[in-house]
Amino acid sequence: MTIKDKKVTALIGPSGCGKSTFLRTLNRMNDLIEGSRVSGKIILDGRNIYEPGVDVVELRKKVGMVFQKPNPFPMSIYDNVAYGPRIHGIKDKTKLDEIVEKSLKAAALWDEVKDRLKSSALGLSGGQQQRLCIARVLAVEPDVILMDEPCSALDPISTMKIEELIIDLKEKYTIVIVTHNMQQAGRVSDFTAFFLNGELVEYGITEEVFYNPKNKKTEDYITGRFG
Ligand SMILES: Nc1ncnc2c1ncn2[C@@H]1O[C@H](COP(=O)(O)OP(=O)(O)OP(=O)(O)O)[C@@H](O)[C@H]1O
Repeated sequence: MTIKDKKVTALIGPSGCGKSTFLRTLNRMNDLIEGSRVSGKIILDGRNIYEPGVDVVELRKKVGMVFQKPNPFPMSIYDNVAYGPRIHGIKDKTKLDEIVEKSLKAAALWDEVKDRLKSSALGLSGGQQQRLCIARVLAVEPDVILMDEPCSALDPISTMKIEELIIDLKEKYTIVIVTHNMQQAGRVSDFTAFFLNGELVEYGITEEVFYNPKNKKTEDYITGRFG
């Protein structure tokens, strides 16, 4: 499967089919699970990310991740966004201010928080927290953003804001999103991959997978016969 640069790819399929597991292979998050085993290759910028000698911290900087439940750190809004750049060695206050502002703007959150950057991130609404988590990923300048059901804990208005944000972000970033919501996959993605029982069944342009699926199992899932 070739994940296209600066496009949104949606991973769909019934519960337990392996969407999240597949997503987590893309930045080696499964390495953190004891006893996990990976075969095959994931090629990013011409190099297999599972090759010996790959710096996993650098890889995860390049391939950022946003989780199902917003998980801001228990610190200020500013410090949440500055966290990654600081870890990567940026100490200059002016530079950090710039990164924080730029990332919050890109995550469509700046106007809502610019007057309370020193307040705790935990005081934000769920939708704002999720956009903060996106800003935190953007602050380390990734190439790829992985999103694991980023809207499943959010209300419809916050969901709409995140979807608009995803569409804006694909100008600069390659996005892979796991979603349970077929309408969401239809609205935000350019490409869709359908998984079933741990296998990739079909992958293609979203409209084709939705309206003209090649595989009978995809058709059955899309038309609601199971899942
Ligand atoms: N290729 C695979 N090889 C071995 N185990 C797998 C594979 N894919 C998934 N699994 C296992 O199947 C279970 C469900 O996988 P996963 O959570 O990725 O599914 P999901 O499609 O994201 O489900 P949900 O939509 O409910 O979040 C996990 O325990 C995972 O370890």
